Amino acid sequence: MKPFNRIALIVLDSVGIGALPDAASFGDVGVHTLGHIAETRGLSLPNLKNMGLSNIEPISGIDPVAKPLAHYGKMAEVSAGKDTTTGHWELMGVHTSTPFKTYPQGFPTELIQAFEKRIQRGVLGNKTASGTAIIEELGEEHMKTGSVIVYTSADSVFQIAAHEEVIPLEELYSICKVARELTLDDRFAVVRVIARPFTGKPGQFQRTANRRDYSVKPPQPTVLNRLQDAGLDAIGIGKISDIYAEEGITRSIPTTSNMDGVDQLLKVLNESYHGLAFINLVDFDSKYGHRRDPEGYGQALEDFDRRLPEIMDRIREQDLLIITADHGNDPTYKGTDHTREYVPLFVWSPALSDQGVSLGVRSTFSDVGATVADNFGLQAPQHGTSFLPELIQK
Ligand SMILES: O=P(O)(O)O[C@H]1O[C@H](CO)[C@@H](O)[C@H]1O
Ligand SMILES: [Mn+2]
Ligand SMILES: [Mn+2]
Repeated sequence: MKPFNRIALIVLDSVGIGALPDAASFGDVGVHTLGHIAETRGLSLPNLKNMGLSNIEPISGIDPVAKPLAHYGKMAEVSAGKDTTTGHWELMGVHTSTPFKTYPQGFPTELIQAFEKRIQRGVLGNKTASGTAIIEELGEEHMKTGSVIVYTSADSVFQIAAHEEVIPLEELYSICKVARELTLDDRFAVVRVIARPFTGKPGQFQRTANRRDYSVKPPQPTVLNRLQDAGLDAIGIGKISDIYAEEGITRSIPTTSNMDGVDQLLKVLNESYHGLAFINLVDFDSKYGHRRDPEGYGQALEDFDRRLPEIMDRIREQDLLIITADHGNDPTYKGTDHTREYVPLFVWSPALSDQGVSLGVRSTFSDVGATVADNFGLQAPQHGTSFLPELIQK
């Protein structure tokens, strides 16, 4: 098969497709992000349906199709985690075998004191919380005192929330860099520091799109580094660049929402790049999954589905489109955290047969990275099997 010139890789953040065999050890029993949203409020996804959504796995109210447009399957995560970083790194060939450090009881006093001293402000919170709930709880006190709100979750994250009119964005980002520096220390080893700015009045606080993530670097080179080293494009759209700590990213385009993300992707597809355009659509996860809002999640899925024909229109004969996810976040499940799930896999190109075939159950997300490497003739990542040979051409 002739290599594709361009690959567009879309990660629908948290759009899982059913519990992995080891889900119970993550506290997740019977989880199914797509399936449970469909059962709760119905899902109208005509374009994903035609790609073969229910051919992967029957989703309530969506029929399997006789001739799926895409090659389809689902992928298991082998890494010891269900967070965004772990999922994305695995997609690009790096497995995380030791779970990242988490802080269910809050961060050690020693760390918080060192942080307060450096930023010359106090800390409120320092506990596990949902981001929207903690600004409701502590936002007013933050506005009065100027202390920052620090919180964490089931993930290895040090999140810092501040009102944009109390702490200007640039100062918040500097504060995050201090936290980043302090938590690189092996004793604390936090994967991501996240700026969580918000606006509005007490009782009506709103988080803004000025979130910023400061991640540790992947422990080994990913397929993105290989692309960059080979002089190819590795364009990150949305928070992709943050997730890989800029490693291997040749250009980064920020986004403000899922729909803005789609717009940015369309722009990139209109240009002539050679390599990978890699986009993360985070609203599914941050606005609806963690908020346990199946209605909003369902609408966001329908909104994406409606844009799919525009994306497919711009995928040329020499291009390959891959759609997948990074973990689950079943909005009908207890708690507010991610869920350990399979992720769907759709692979489509005008160069491929109109009748997609099953790519089966892939044993690691790294099959995506292996495919990208295979296509561009790059050194294969340590993990993953390219599905290129399984794609049937027209
Ligand atoms: O509740 P919010 O602030 O959205 O936080 C969520 O976002 C974090 C980063 O993706 C996750 O670890 C989860 O805690
Ligand atoms: Mn994610
Ligand atoms: Mn999340």
